[in-house]
Amino acid sequence: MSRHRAVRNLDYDEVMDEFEENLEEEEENRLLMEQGVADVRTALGTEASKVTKAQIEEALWHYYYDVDKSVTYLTSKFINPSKPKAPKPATQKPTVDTAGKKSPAGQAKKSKSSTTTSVASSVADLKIDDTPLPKSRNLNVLSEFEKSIKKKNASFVVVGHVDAGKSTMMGRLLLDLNMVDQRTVDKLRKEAHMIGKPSFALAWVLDQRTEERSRGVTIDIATNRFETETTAFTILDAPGHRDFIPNMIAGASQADFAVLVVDASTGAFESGLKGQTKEHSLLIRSMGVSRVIVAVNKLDMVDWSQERFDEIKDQVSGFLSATGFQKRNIAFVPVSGLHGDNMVKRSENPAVSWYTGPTLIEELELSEPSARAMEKPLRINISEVFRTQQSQVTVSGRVDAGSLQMGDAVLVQPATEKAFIKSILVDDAPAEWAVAGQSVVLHLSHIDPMHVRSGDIICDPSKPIPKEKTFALKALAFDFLMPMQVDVHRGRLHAAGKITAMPALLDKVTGSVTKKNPRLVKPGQVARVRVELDEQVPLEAGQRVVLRSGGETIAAGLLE
Ligand SMILES: Nc1nc2c(ncn2[C@@H]2O[C@H](COP(=O)(O)OP(=O)(O)OP(=O)(O)O)[C@@H](O)[C@H]2O)c(=O)[nH]1
Repeated sequence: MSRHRAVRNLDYDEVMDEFEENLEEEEENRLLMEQGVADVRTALGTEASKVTKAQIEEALWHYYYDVDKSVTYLTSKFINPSKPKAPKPATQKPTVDTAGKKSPAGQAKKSKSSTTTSVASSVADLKIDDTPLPKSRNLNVLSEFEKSIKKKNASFVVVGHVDAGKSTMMGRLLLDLNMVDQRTVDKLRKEAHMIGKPSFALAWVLDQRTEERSRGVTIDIATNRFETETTAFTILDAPGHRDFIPNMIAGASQADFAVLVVDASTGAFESGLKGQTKEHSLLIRSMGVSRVIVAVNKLDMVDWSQERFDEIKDQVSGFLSATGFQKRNIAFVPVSGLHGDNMVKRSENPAVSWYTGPTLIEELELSEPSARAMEKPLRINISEVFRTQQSQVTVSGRVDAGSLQMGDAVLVQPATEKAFIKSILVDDAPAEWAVAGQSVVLHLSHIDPMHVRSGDIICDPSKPIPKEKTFALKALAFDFLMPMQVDVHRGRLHAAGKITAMPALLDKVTGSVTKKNPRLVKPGQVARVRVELDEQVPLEAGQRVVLRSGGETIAAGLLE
């Protein structure tokens, strides 16, 4: 019966529109690919016979149809490969565990908890990759990184209530910093006009780029990049809708700081404060973000009223301080994302003359990135596992701590299986090494795909991350907490468990114990809680974890 109801509730036109849009997009991609293959073949000339159509297509897909990049890649990979002296491949491929014990080929140890990924199941019958490894150059990665830094790198997550204007604001930033060309914007304006939503053109700038990225290499959440003279920024895009809270958590757990967008228009600010403005602020704080820039947006809709700005500033700063943000780490900028006032350029509107502080971009530049944990043991949080031509086990994820280089041996937890890093991509480009803070794609060798799942951790084999069944969390409660069943989320990892004890209520700012063994923790309170999991998962102090129940986020915090 409920199925019938669901069918009746479907908006047929909407479904058909979406279907047709998908078809159009597919057709567009097919044409782009056909044209790309022809262009690459022309550019390669007589050498074109040395690469297959599939190899060209994969390169084009990977480089978003960029012909030059694809040609460079194909040339270096298949036409003129530099031939490093490769170590002799093992005659019989062994799997190696941490203790150095080997098992014969084809008998890789099964991880107990193998709910395998789609990739793993589709390639379960494949042989373990045993192609020889490129010889590691044994680089001093940290000094290579120092040499390579030209600009400060900082990433921020954009949060706020649905429709507060987050995408429009980021589209405006990209446009005013010349990161998108006027032609693209004009095209989007025309399209937006045609469907009667002219105000959405700027938001589409961001969404279009986002789509482009997520189609290629999947990382935790969609990202966009832009640069100023001093800083290379990464925007971690977090949709405002409450269904996307898990994405928001993934974004916040990677961010150096946050931009909180609030809608200043009449009534919108008030409903936003009750909605995601509050939930997002609590979340980013409990995910360890300590600096927040509040963009008070759509002030054009209230005639740039200073009174309205001050009222919002008072309320939001009171609320943010109570959440644990220090006053000196909160900044407010009155802006209009749609019209561009105080975004990159200072507003020339006389109605805004009362504001003389920094523009949004100046505030962004003032933010210092949080220290990268480069000296710590290697930890890479796997977001996706997939198969490419380079490797049957290709993973994407973020380097949370430490550094790595081609040829390194690594350990995958919880399977406790060793693998080797065959090659690395950093921000989509081939690289010899990577460090904490970077998003990477790794081609692994000498490991069976069944041992690698999204949510797993790649770590240093000499300092592996422990596997735990219980942990203590300093948690900020969003709902009532008591001994209860919970879902534990850490990045892409989800595990079932239960709160078994709540030893203390803590002061939100200082962290000191205010009450022992509370029977109930109320929303907004911070408490130490103990959680027992149904299975062992790789966990260690300092990780950011979220507890959910019945599809709702009920608490988030740092592992102790
Ligand atoms: N007047 C005015 N309208 C704005 C401004 N910024 C955004 N808008 C409008 O607000 C609406 C929502 O903007 P979006 O950028 O899609 O909002 P969002 O926060 O990204 O929305 P979600 O991704 O759904 O959470 C659009 O119609 C925008 O044109 C502004 O500064 N002034």
